Amino acid sequence: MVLPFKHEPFTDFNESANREAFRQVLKKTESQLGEDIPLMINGQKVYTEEKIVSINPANKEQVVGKASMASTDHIDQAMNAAQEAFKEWGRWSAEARAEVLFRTAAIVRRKKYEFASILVYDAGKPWGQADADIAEGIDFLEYYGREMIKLAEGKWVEDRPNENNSYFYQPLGPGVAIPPWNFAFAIVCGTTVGPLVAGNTVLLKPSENTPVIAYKLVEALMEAGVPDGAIHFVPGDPKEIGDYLVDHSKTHFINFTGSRATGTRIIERAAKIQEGQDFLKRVVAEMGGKDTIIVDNDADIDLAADAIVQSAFGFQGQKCSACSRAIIHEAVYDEVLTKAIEKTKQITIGNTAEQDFYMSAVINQKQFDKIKQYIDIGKTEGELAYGGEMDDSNGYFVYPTIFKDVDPNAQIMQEEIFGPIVGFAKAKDFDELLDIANNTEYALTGAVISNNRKHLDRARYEFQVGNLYFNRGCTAAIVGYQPFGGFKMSGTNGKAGGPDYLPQFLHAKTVSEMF
Ligand SMILES: NC(=O)c1ccc[n+]([C@@H]2O[C@H](COP(=O)([O-])OP(=O)(O)OC[C@H]3O[C@@H](n4cnc5c(N)ncnc54)[C@H](O)[C@@H]3O)[C@@H](O)[C@H]2O)c1
Ligand SMILES: N[C@@H](CCC=O)C(=O)O
Repeated sequence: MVLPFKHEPFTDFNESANREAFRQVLKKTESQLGEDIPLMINGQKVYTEEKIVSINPANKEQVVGKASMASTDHIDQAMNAAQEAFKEWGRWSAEARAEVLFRTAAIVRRKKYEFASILVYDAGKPWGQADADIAEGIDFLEYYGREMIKLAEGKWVEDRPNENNSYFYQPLGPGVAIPPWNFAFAIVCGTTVGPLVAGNTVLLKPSENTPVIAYKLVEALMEAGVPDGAIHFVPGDPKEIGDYLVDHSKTHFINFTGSRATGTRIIERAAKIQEGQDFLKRVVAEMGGKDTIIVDNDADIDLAADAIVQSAFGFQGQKCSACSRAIIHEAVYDEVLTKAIEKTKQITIGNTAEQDFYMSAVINQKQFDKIKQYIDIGKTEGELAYGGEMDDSNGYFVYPTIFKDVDPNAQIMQEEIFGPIVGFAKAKDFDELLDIANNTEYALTGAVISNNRKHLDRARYEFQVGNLYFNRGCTAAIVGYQPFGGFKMSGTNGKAGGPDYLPQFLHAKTVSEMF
């Protein structure tokens, strides 16, 4: 019997026993760094000459792993095998496929610290964030397994005398999962196992920043019983194989999460029918955010400051959900800003492989340079209220940074920075708070800190975001509780971890039989 879904608990690192245990695992992982990661094509490990070298962003000298790089020939081999394997995997019962996911969840759960420790090295995650990332991956496995079992029953349609009607779902075919690096386990897992449990076969192309942990997922899936041809692992240079994967005439779906620039490119390319293609490609594209917390005049000031600081600086602000705009009622603006600066001063920053700092480094040199440019721009668009320091001598460290009195239309208030920077702006009343919150091209997450029921009710409908939170921060959605995904330029509203996710990778079919 399948028990009801329950979200995977987080580890409490305030407990000294947990801290000590994790420290030991970090040491063990360190002694194993530098591993050669193969491609996985039709159950075969393939090692190539060309490698992606993954480093610890908090210690540039430390090589975490070397991943073989797939060529377009490898993609063809994987795609052919995926098409062949689809004939069988697509006919497995939903229960049998779900079982494989539940077994994978059990394997990952047993190795939770090991997997989380890889995220500390591979992605520069602080301990709690690494643990939550693995927990979310486990949640996707458990949740999508259960959702597929429910969907396999089909949906109720009416019969008439002498006519029996049924409505049910069938998988699409082989397709591609293209996740980002920032939830290097959770989103890799969700974008892969959603379509997989629906009966599709999947080529997983992980981010070039974090291939090591993605390979661990593939190993766990195969150990749990995913057949050889149903899952393929094809890391590589996106400039070389990205378009090729998307354009491929056998690619039935592209399950993408990442930046707006890449997502819109994929949507455009996938619309073109290739020679030999007799179907339309499905694209799920979850993209960036410019997420706002608004604070009302009657708000709990401490709660507001906490929500802003945690949402802006957790995992170095490298979440699509991160708060990068704090729009505050003028009556409480100075108080909220002062409290937020006080709280930011408490933030610790350093290499989380050494100890559990609140923040570590940002992912790479390119991102470090981009954030630097935005800090320079911010200095011309507002007043630097706190932070602004950066140091890339050993790792890519950007200190938490607050700009105040910024025009809501300024560049740093409109463009996704993806780093630990938040801009504060003032509004005269709730109408203006909402207007400013909605004045970006994105619509991903947002939060309202208010004790005014009428204002909360207005925001429920008028604040244009896919994930809206009241009296808390705007990050940390939980699978099954807060289905995640936005609209406008934030994406196709795929709602990961929710009941509408799996049907995006299924055809709905009606069969009508006369007696
Ligand atoms: N909405 C969400 O649920 C969500 C969640 C996490 C991250 N994000 C967004 O992701 C972005 C950060 O991630 P990133 O830097 O990895 O994004 P990115 O767009 O640079 O890369 C995402 C993935 O696309 C691949 N890619 C790059 N070019 C490609 C091409 N031409 N064809 C096919 N694939 C290609 C990359 O290799 C990577 O695997 C941010 O914008 C963030 O907001 C969104
Ligand atoms: N689902 C995550 C964000 C994923 C994007 O980076 C959250 O809710 O914070």
